[in-house]
Amino acid sequence: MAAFQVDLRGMVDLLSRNLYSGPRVYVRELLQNTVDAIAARRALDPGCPAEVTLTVADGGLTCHDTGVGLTLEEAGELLSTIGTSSKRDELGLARGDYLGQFGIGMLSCFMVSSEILVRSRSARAPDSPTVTWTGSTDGTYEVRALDPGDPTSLDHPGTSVTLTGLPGEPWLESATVRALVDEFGSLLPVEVQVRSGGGTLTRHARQAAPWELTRQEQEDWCREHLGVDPFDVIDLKVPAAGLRGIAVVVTAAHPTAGAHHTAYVRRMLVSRHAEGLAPEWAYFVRVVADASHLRLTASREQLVDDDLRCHTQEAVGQAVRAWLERLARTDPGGFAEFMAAHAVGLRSVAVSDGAMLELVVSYAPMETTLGPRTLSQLASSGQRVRFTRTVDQYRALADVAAAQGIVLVNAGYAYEEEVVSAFLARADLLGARADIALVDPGELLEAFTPCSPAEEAQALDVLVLASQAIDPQDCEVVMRRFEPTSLPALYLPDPDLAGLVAVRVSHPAASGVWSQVLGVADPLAGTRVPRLVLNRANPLIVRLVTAGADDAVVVQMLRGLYIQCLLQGRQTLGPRERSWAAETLGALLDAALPGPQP
Ligand SMILES: Nc1ncnc2c1ncn2[C@@H]1O[C@H](COP(=O)(O)OP(=O)(O)OP(=O)(O)O)[C@@H](O)[C@H]1O
Repeated sequence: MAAFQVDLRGMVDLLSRNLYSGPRVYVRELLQNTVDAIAARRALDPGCPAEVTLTVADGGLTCHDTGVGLTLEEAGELLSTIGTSSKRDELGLARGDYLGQFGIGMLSCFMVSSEILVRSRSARAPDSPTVTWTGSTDGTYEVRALDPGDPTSLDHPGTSVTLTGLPGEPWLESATVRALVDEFGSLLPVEVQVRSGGGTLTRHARQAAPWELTRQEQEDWCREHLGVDPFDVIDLKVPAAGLRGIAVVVTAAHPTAGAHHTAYVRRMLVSRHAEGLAPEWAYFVRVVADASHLRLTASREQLVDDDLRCHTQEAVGQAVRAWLERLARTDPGGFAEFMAAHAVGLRSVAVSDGAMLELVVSYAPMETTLGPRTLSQLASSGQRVRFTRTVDQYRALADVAAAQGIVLVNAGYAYEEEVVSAFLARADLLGARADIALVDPGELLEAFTPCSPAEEAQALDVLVLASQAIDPQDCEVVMRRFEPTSLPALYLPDPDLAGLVAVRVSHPAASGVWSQVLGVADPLAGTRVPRLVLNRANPLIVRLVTAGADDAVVVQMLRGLYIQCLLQGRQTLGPRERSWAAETLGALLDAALPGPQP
């Protein structure tokens, strides 16, 4: 039977273009093999040296470790066979104490070097000679044992991997190598040195992880490494995933910004853009954690999306949720500050995420006529609660609704109406006492005190004139008594304020078009006519109905009140309303000027 042939050049291209994010990962793969080799040697000899030295010289790089080393047979088998790893158990499963598992990592070195030279001496067989393995991108390799007296033999167990860079290969320059060692290996538990020309030696790794620092140090770490000023830092522990870490709460974050979690596995950096470590709703935290039991994809740059990762995500979500609840309970000022930064984002998530909805309705206050209140508070109060769809509608109705004993809620800001609707759909959160609905002008009108028959009779002429002054199809003028008495008139549009703007501006043009042309019902037909409610308890209206003014003055005044109400409610004025506005202003100015008209 014939065996597969592997085109190594093609494999390397595949790795560099499709698997790894770039050639830089070769340093991670080298470091990872050194750490694994030292771990394997420690199992034999717990007191063995744990040192890694990277030497940059003559355009190349040698990475030496004091790890377990390789025998001639092992070098032949493990280095020459793509996909073979010493780090899997008899069943072929990844062993928990090693970083590697796929048997392809070494190939990444071919992204920066046309040749890899490995010199190794095994700690398992101390008397065995140094072996060399040379592999080339043309797919050839050579393994041999050095003579005992060979000057390039290693004196002690360990492995040296030498990469010969092409002239000017930037990935093998000393500054780059140092930066990459810091990037991937700063937390590694072994001594890592980088030497370069002129004898410069720098020490790397063995840094304390952010979760091992004091709170003040953590904040400094976040500024230096994440470039953020943390709002708070949450400690994370998920034993099942072997996870230790922190969730950094940031104020400048957006739900759609994507994951910015930093993941380490066995203290080696996996990714600064790891996905799935926190639930989507917790978009305002950046997790920085080491999770030794989480599985990595072959690129070792992402976490495998398995049950353990899901469990980890849930546990992180619980920790963030507990933090948010604690903040709301124990630090109202801090919570208000957090909400000010994230109100829109949290609401946008709450619309489709039940867990976030619970938090938002329990802790995020809305603007109401009672002052800031959460939806949960409003629902459990048993009071009559009505919400508006726009800020303008809230402003127009707030005083009047409050005076009638109705709690008005402003749901006019981004995602507020959607959150209220989602809340109303959750019977479990709502409770039995809740009386929350969209504000209904008809209901408000019913709450007003009707005028006495005598007052009705007195106002009859004015109301008849009103139906001539303002087209009853656009607005019906009625009279009631209501608080506050300082308000002469109130415009009560359909709850869908925007819909009514469309009606008034476009109704003449649109009338009948839908049914005639499209054969469908007029979508505007179902909208209720808005009402202008004159307040009989207001002194100006009392004068209007009792003073017996000229019809022209009454018409002018009614149109003036109508325009004023429309403007207060930020309604768009149609051409007719605009000309009334100009007439009213002109009449006022005219009346104010002394002397007869020319
Ligand atoms: N520095 C080293 N010391 C000892 N053995 C090594 C060293 N580097 C590589 N090896 C051996 O070569 C094998 C292949 O290494 P390679 O980096 O290609 O894959 P891996 O580390 O096993 O898995 P992965 O692809 O997940 O990194 C390793 O399993 C190990 O047995």
